[in-house]
Amino acid sequence: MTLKAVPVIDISPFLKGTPAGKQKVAAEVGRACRDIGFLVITGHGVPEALIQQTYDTAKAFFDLPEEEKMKVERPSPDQVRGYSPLMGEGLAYSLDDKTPPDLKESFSIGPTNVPAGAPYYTGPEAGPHFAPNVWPASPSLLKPVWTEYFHAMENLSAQLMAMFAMALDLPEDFFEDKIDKHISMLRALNYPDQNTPPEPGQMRAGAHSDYGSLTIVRQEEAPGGLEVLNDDGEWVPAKPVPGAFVVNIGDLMMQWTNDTWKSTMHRVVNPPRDKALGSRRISLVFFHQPNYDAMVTCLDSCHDENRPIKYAPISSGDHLKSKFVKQTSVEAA
Ligand SMILES: O=C(O)CCC(=O)C(=O)O
Ligand SMILES: [Fe+2]
Repeated sequence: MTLKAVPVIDISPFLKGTPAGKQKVAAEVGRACRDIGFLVITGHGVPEALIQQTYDTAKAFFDLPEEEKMKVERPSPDQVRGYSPLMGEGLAYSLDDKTPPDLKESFSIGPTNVPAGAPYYTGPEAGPHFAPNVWPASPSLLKPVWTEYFHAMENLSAQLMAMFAMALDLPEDFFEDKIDKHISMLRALNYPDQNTPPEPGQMRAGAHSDYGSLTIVRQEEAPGGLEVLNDDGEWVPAKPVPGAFVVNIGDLMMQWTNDTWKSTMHRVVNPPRDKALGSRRISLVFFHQPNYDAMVTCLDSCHDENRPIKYAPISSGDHLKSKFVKQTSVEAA
């Protein structure tokens, strides 16, 4: 089915935990994952005050002078922590599409309560996945607020993964041991006003799919927003719904389900020129990524003689590393 809009789903019956409520929500979520790979969730239980504070601290950080922000610059291409300046990356590069770099800057954190000295987290196998966070001195509230928001997103992701499991006729806890040491990332994106027209082919964020299991986005209403590619090759706007989150499937969920579910292409378009001033937009994006050693292998229910397995098994960590290095290859553009 070709959708013209992203479905809105109230997930509160799932969170309340009655068997009928859970089944109903899981079925709706499963349909959205199959049909378009995107959904908007309401009734998610994350306090609005926490969302607002996370937004406010991100905005205060982006409003600092550039030299202040550069004090917490991303340490290396594969270590996604701290600040990436305007035009520091291009999401389309993850698909080897050479367009000019994205018109956005970002600030990112990874897991916050990493056990000290445990080899799983600090040994060579861990690579950059549990690298320490890089916190700015100002705004001082950013660290405690972002730490709390990261945990809220971690819990919501675990609930969504339980919905996914039910929707795929798996035991509800199927993904639990694959995400209990997850390597997710929380990232604020600042898309500034566009004082000068973008270059040909340049966007706020070039067309891409996300890399992990799922992504949870808190959007802001502004000209020049998120668009999603449907089955007919049309770009459908994913309009912000107040108080709601946009959730989308990432590449690993698509590989787990052998393309039964879609890791849908999306992009963030430029504002029209007559609305380019005053079009600033900040998104809060949580990229949920399973444990680095979780193997993503086609689920039994997703292949048979008519549906051969399309993807070789890959670990979550290896898949992520290959994408990050590409997305920062700006000089190659
Ligand atoms: O800003 C948004 O709405 C989405 C950004 C996005 O798709 C991404 O960073 O992967
Ligand atoms: Fe994305």
